[in-house]
Amino acid sequence: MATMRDPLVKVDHLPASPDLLKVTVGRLETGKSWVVDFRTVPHWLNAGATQSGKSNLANALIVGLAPQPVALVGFDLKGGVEFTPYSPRLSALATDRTESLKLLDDLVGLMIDRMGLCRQAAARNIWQLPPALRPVPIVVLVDELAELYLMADKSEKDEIARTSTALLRVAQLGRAFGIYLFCCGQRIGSDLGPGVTALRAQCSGRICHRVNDPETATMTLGDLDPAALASARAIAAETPGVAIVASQDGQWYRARSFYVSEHTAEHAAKTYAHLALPWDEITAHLPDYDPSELIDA
Ligand SMILES: Nc1ncnc2c1ncn2[C@@H]1O[C@H](COP(=O)(O)OP(=O)(O)OP(=O)(O)O)[C@@H](O)[C@H]1O
Repeated sequence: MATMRDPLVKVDHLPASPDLLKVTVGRLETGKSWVVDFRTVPHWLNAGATQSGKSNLANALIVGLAPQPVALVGFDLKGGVEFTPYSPRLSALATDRTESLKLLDDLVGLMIDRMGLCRQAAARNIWQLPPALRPVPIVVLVDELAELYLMADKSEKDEIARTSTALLRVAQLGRAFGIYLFCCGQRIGSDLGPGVTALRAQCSGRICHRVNDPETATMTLGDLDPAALASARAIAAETPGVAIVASQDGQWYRARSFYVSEHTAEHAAKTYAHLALPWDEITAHLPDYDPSELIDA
């Protein structure tokens, strides 16, 4: 084992900080920390009934990620009421379907661009690129996932199909190219369409707070250990923030998030507003493209 710095090891190939994209959001029942680590588990589903603690967890992530050199973007189709207070630290926020589609097209465009960058540098992912070339990691927070899939009338059918395809594409390729999803929702049922089921398959991080409908618990945890499902359904209404957490190690845990108020998250968003890269800057070098070509690619 080398004990001295090898002069041939270039400093600009050193790995990123081991704490990058990691947030301790609470405590597991075992007493250990509950850590959301996007570099290990890139995409997450965070399900729960109203008042179960979903937003509190999103607040904890905002507070943990705000000081880090990462871009945060939000999808909040409930008119932006949840995420607008955090907009000082967000690089982009979509609050309606048209904005969502535009933002998703940009994310797919960035991914294709990063793919080309990695190919040229013979790197398998952005973490193998020299830091000077490495694009900023992007964490995508989705507030109410169902809103992206719900159709008010038939005229929205095409838009929803494009949204669903683009989101799935980001989930399929995002890990390698530094784009990570954290999708919250009250209802994550198959009634929302096959796009949701396919997205679920890409999200190895699962968090199930108290839920009202058994199907959401089944969608969130059901392809894991059935005992996890039973445990999720036993979560009491008096303990918001309690959740069943599962990730790729195949284990599941009962956990509780730390209480993080909206005020605290808003304060963090303002304090670290200077770290919010403008979206125009992140996407400035993207060529004009037809997003549907990228999505079908
Ligand atoms: N870990 C926690 N410890 C203590 N209180 C918590 C915790 N998580 C959430 N709460 C409290 O429980 C209530 C509901 O939490 P939260 O707003 O996060 O739920 P939600 O699932 O996002 O609800 P909605 O879908 O209605 O927005 C809030 O008053 C919140 O402060």
